[in-house]
This record gives sequence, structure tokens and C-alpha cells, in this order.
Amino acid sequence: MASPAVKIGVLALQGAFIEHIHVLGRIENVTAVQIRTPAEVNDPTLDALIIPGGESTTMGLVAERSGIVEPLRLWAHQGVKPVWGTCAGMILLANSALQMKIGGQPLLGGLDVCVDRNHFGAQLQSFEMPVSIPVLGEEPFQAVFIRAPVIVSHKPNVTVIAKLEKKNADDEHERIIAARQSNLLATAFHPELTGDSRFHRYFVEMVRTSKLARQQTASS
Ligand SMILES: NC(=O)CC[C@H](N)C(=O)O
Repeated sequence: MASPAVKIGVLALQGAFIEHIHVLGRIENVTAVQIRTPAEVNDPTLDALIIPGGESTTMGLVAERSGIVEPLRLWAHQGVKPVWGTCAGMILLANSALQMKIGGQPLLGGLDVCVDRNHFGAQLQSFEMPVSIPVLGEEPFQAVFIRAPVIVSHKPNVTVIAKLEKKNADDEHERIIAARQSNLLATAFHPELTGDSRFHRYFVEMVRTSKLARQQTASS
């Protein structure tokens, strides 16, 4: 069967959503749409969802006000259709987080990891560096970290896609910057801010594979 055309929703409440839409627009047979309401999240023709980077506290607050937290939670926990969280989106997908906002902030959960929210410190500690991401091929990927989180621990069902060296050999925590758990994908950095569309293509392949599997189940 030919690989199917897919429709990907990008949560557009706050943060770097337009940039994701632009990169997806460069990939063949992909339609990208902005998602702001529960009805849009529940659109049965959506094949996948991206939760962008931005500020997880603000995004969580706006999501609560929009009544979209529960529909998003269902998506992330059902695991039927792929979800990709970048940076703040990765924090929202995590089952737990260190350095949470005092007074609380909503997490969607689903991804069996604990993240450290502002691992590298304040905005000034933003940086970019080439990282090795074997699933994308040999050429390093230029990763942009903006007040980035890292995954410090995870359950065995989570596959590590990329990580940074520990700062010191005896550090107790890992510094994982990309991970996958079945249909959930998470990156600590912002692949939508570089010209390199390899990470988006990797996600689109996940989306096509999962759509094909759903179509085959439906027709069998
Ligand atoms: N660039 C980002 O998405 C930063 C995320 C930020 N650390 C937060 O808590 O939301």
C-alpha cells in the first residue's frame, strides 16, 4: 500500500507553532493545521498532534481556560495516534517534572519520564550545538536549546533517541534530550527552528506508519 497522506494538528495556544507548520509544509503529502479548541483536537480526520515549545506554565494555563486539557490528555494517554512534544511540549507530555511552577501547573502526562524543567538555567543560558541522533543518520543535528528541559529518568518502555554527556561522571541523573515511547515522541530542543527537516520527516514517518496500521485494522 502507498504511504498515506496525513493531517497533523499543531497546538496553537502559545509558543513556536507557526514554525512547525512551516516545516511540515515542506514535506510531501502532509497537511498541517492549527489547533485551538476541544472540537479541533477531537477532529477524527487528524492523524497526529504536535505540542510546540514556548512556556509550559502559560500554555498549560491557556489550555485549561480553553477546556482543551482533558481532550489532549486523552490523546496522549490513548497512544493510538502519535503526539510529539518539543521543549515545553515535552514537559507537558511528561508524567512528572522537577522545578514545577510553585502553585502548580497542569501536565498532560502519558510519557513515562521525569523532566527537569529549566535544566540549563535562565533564558541567557540558551545555546545551540550539533548532536548525534542515530535515527536521523550520521550527520549531526543542530539542536537549539531555549531554557530547555532534559529527561532525568525514565521507565524501561521509553527508548532514548539522543542524550548529552553527563556534566560529571558521577552525576546521578541522565540528560536525555530526545526519547520515544511507542506513539509518543519528545525532544528537549527546537527542531522547527533550523532549516533541517529530518526530525519532522522522522515524525511524519511515525504518523504514516500508525495511520497505515489503523487502516489495516479497520479493513480486516
Ligand atoms: N523553549 C521552551 O519551550 C522552554 C520551556 C520552559 N522551560 C518551560 O518551562 O516551559
